Amino acid sequence: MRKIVIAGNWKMFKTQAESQEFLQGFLPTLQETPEEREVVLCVPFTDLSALSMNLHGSLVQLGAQNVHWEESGAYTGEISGPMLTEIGVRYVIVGHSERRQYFGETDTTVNLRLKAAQKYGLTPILCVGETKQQRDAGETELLIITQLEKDLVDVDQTNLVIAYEPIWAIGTGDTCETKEANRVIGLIRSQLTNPNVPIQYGGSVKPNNIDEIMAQPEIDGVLVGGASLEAAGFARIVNYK
Ligand SMILES: O=C(CO)COP(=O)(O)O
Repeated sequence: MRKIVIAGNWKMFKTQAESQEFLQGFLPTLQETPEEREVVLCVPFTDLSALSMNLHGSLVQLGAQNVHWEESGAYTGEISGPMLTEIGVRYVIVGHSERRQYFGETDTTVNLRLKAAQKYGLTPILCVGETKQQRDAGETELLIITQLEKDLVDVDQTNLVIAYEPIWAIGTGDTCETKEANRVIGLIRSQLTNPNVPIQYGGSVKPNNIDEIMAQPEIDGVLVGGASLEAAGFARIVNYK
């Protein structure tokens, strides 16, 4: 049985005070949530500690948005696996397209970060996906197969989540057609040695399209940006029908 993982990616949003306010609205809505759904909040580093204390005992797991491959060292601006696990972080997003696009993340560094996350006891959420230009040129399949091939070298597929995030669907309101997302996720699964890796869809997931997305047989969850910032909206997503 594949696990369902519903994750919010807050990106660079919410101060600590704002994150507490979110929790007050969000946590009570989880009473009806089926226990087998894993709910994860991937938040800015400054929100992690306080959220960790407040999430204790709830169904929600804590996630970070980056991890370095070394245990410690002279890497200004980076964060290590032990620093995250010590405060109760369980998941970490690796290889998000915004990191690849704006911060020079490559398949080589993505691979290093994935292995380090696992080494220090975190479950990485690996993001893959094509640009609009690549899709229009018919390169989607090749791009995704290549990303997986490079990113997953020596990565343990028993402790991994993958998110298919077509870049053109991120923050645009332009959701990938659900059948097409299902098809690409099936392709991703066909490249894995472990067929039970949960594979999420990400890109303009909203309360009004979540039911249709989760009805697709290959899709095991979602990675939600903008719509995870608002408690009632994210609650509707987590409690999809
Ligand atoms: O990048 C995303 C999640 O990682 C998706 O963002 P949006 O849900 O805002 O499109």
